[in-house]
Amino acid sequence: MQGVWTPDQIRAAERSVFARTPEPLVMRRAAFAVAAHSARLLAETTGATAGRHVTLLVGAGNNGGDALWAGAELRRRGAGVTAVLLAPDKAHPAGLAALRRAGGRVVEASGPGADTAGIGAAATDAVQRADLVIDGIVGLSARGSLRPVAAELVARVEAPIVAVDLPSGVDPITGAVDGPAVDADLTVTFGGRKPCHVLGAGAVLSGSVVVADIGLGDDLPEPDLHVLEPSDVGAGWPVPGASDDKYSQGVVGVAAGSATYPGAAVLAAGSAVQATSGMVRYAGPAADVVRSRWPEVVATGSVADAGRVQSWAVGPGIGTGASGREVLRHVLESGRPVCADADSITLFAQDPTLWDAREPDAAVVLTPHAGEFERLAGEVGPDRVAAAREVARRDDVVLLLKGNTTVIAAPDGRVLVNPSTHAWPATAGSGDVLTGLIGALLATGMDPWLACGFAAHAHALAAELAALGGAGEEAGAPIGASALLAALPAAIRTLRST
Ligand SMILES: NC(=O)C1=CN([C@@H]2O[C@H](COP(=O)(O)OP(=O)(O)OC[C@H]3O[C@@H](n4cnc5c(N)ncnc54)[C@H](OP(=O)(O)O)[C@@H]3O)[C@@H](O)[C@H]2O)[C@@H](O)CC1
Ligand SMILES: [K+]
Repeated sequence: MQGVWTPDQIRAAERSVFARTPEPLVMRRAAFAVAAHSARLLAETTGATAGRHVTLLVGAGNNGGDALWAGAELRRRGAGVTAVLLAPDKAHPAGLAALRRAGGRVVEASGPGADTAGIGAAATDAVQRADLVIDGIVGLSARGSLRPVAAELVARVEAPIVAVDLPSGVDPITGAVDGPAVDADLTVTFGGRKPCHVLGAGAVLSGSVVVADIGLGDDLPEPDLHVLEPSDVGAGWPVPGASDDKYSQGVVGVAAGSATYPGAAVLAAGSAVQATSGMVRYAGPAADVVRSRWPEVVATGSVADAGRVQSWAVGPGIGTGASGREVLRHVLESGRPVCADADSITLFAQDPTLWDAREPDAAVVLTPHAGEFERLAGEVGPDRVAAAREVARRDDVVLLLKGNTTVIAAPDGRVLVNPSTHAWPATAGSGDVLTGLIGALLATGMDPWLACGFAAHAHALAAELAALGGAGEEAGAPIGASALLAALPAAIRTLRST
């Protein structure tokens, strides 16, 4: 599992490091890493570092300082380096001196010959003939999107961009973007990932993220967020052991769908069947359809007749009327862990007294999309982590907030983030598949917070595999939830072999 630290946590760790290591040395470690990764990228894209041209976009603080020191190092490796200063009076003095000593060129963004956008001729030239651009406009102290001159310069870049610490214009804490921002090929960050590398638009605009060690290690506290690695999911995915039988691996009950709309039942039950090797019971008006599609499911007409289960997956397609409410009440009273999705969430929002049916020690997982979240607790807002955390605490639930980045908050404040590099799961019925997956994992006794993380991973990978149609393909085709469902075994296999 990877950690993610807030800017405040990183700054506090840096202060401890400065007590024993001089700040310039720490900065130079950071800059050296930026230079080394830039040189590697230059070699990959142009075949060399020496003789290539690197342009630094340099803002008012230490982020610009890192870029300037990195430029000095790239000069030593034979590259031509030009620094474009966006705030000439505030450019990091020691970094600037180092670049000049190394033979780098320095120009002002709004220098002589400025065009109608306020960009000087030398700055335009430096940006246009660059083989690589290093973004040192702003880092951890960023507020808001790129300012106009920076935005205009960035818009003129055609070369690959290496972002120092984070892509400028992205909010460091939320990853949100409300205007122009750098779209980096590579981000070199220091000490640990920051939220903007895994959340929202920032997760995409960061490109590949590498974490450089600048000696913060022992001074970092518990991470604010966690990201599961595919290997964590693969290693922990429940598979039958030598002494297991169908009951010992957990029985999940699925309460979903209706006679008129049996699709949600088929998808949620099918996903539970494929997630684990235990047993799946279905309870509801779509029993015949489920049975004919998934003969291994033990299907009954109502939750009261379902038999013993170790968890429930409830909600998709049960409706928001009296019968849906009774189904939800019944599974909450069972004292088993419950994954409540779709109509269940609307039911909780309409009638908070449903919470009274819950056994205090049984975990409840809620899996809203933004619209369902709004019914529960108002608009999500730009800080999706804070929003999910608040409701998880308030309602004592594990809250999985769907979206391009899935955020999973536990009642004790732990947060898992599942950044997505593609949007293939955005298809009707996809949520029903996720509900079945989470329910099946809950039945194995897995920690509900982790169960959500595992399910979100397998779900995203299954969608990707289905869309790509096989390993090695690059261009995908749109898929439906049935294709996603069919790709689940391949996704689990892939995760288990990482
Ligand atoms: N701490 C350490 O030891 C280490 C830190 N390191 C490095 O330092 C970086 C943090 O540096 P930092 O704190 O000096 O601020 P930084 O992010 O460069 O911003 C500078 C100024 O920019 C401005 N500004 C704000 N928003 C803006 C926007 N949207 N667009 C344009 N400008 C904007 C705002 O000034 P303003 O113009 O508002 O007065 C702000 O004060 C960190 O990311 C890492 O790279 C590493 O070397 C490792 C050791
Ligand atoms: K930056």
